[in-house]
Amino acid sequence: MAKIAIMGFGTVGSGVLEVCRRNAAAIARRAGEPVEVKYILDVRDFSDSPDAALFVKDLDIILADPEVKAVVETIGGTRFAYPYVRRCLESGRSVCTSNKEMVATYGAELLALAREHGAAFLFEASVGGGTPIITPMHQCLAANHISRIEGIVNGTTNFMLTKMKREGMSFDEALRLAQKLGYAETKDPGDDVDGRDACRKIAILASLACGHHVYPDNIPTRGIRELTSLDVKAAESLECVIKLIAWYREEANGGLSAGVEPMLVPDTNQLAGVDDVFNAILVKGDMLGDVVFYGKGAGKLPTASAVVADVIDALKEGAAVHDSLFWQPAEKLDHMLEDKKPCSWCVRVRGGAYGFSLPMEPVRSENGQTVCRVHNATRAQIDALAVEMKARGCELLLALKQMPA
Ligand SMILES: NC(=O)C1=CN([C@@H]2O[C@H](COP(=O)(O)OP(=O)(O)OC[C@H]3O[C@@H](n4cnc5c(N)ncnc54)[C@H](OP(=O)(O)O)[C@@H]3O)[C@@H](O)[C@H]2O)C=CC1
Ligand SMILES: N[C@@H](CC=O)C(=O)O
Repeated sequence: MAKIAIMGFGTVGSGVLEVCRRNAAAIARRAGEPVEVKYILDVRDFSDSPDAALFVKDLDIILADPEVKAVVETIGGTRFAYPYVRRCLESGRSVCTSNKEMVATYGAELLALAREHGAAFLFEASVGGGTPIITPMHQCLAANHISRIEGIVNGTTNFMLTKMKREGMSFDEALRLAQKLGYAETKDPGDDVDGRDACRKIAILASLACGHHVYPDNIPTRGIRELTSLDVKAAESLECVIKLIAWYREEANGGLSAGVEPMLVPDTNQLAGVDDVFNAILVKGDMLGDVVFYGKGAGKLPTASAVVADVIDALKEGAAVHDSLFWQPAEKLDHMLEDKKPCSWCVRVRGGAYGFSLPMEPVRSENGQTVCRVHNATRAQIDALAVEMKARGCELLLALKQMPA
């Protein structure tokens, strides 16, 4: 019998207990022994719970018990999670986490610490929720050089954009529903809507692809807050939908670029049909070509299923999993990973669209604002256009790239 502990008994942590119990037989078969949750650490009061006997308030109780072989971290954030995880790994316990903020910030360090102490540090649920992406990348795609990753990695914003488009829900209504369903970040749903959550996830995938730590602070990030119904309608007229896209690319000169931004996705692009809480991540390997991972990106049981799969791997493989799952520490860059490639854009402007250095084709107007197409321009040219417009009393309010069909 393998005993484990859960730190943080919220949406995902409670899902881990439920998955362990509901699928106990299958988990025991795959782990080679039954897996039992012996302790749950949480700051809240669970004295009325039928599982009250499992709850503890002190990590030392867990660390003092030699029966505990692996610890699940589902507290979130870094303030408590990071020192607790360090202590678990230093004690030789494997850790399985869904906490992308911690992995994106301290991943290289925690991977090295796990190896040093003969433990596993696993984080499948930190990207894609229940959708497998980390394990396929370091195992199934191990023989490939990965030069491009792009997709929808935030369930909350994808759910909100779907509800706003299909059901005409307001931004606030859609966010409230995402929170009620346990999709949104509890500590700060701004992490979802302002793109920080997607930024942490693409930083993790980029680190895995390029082999050294890529910091979220170096990735230009925009969320969905600035979008208006005019943008959505203009996208529709262009046979596109707007999606929050996280992307990473290795350039021809070996440099890296990455970003998180709302983009126009043509209806013919497979990402256009990814709705609700679903995520889809396209990975380009030099041998395989393109492969897409698709599934539920958030929610209690989907996310917990990925955490429990990691628990099984940690119990079976231990530190050996880090023969393929690792990346090197790196210094934070002193500049952002900019996108220098030209592409098509949709810009929303106020006060006129003619006579500027970049030709603009009007698509749709409302309340004195016009959405226009701009062909084949770089981000630097769009930034220069914004300055030029301002100097002439006009305003460039929003610029969205268009993905290829
Ligand atoms: N929800 C989802 O669909 C997904 C979440 N994740 C990630 O998983 C992690 C957990 O998310 P989620 O379950 O939604 O978050 P919750 O807020 O629902 O759960 C966290 C739990 O940890 C408790 N907690 C806070 N501080 C401590 C502490 N110092 N010691 C012990 N317990 C503590 C919280 O109590 P209190 O409420 O009082 O603070 C709460 O009960 C996050 O990193 C999140 O980003 C990843 C994929 C999907
Ligand atoms: N808030 C996140 C939860 C999963 O990572 C999301 O919506 O994707």
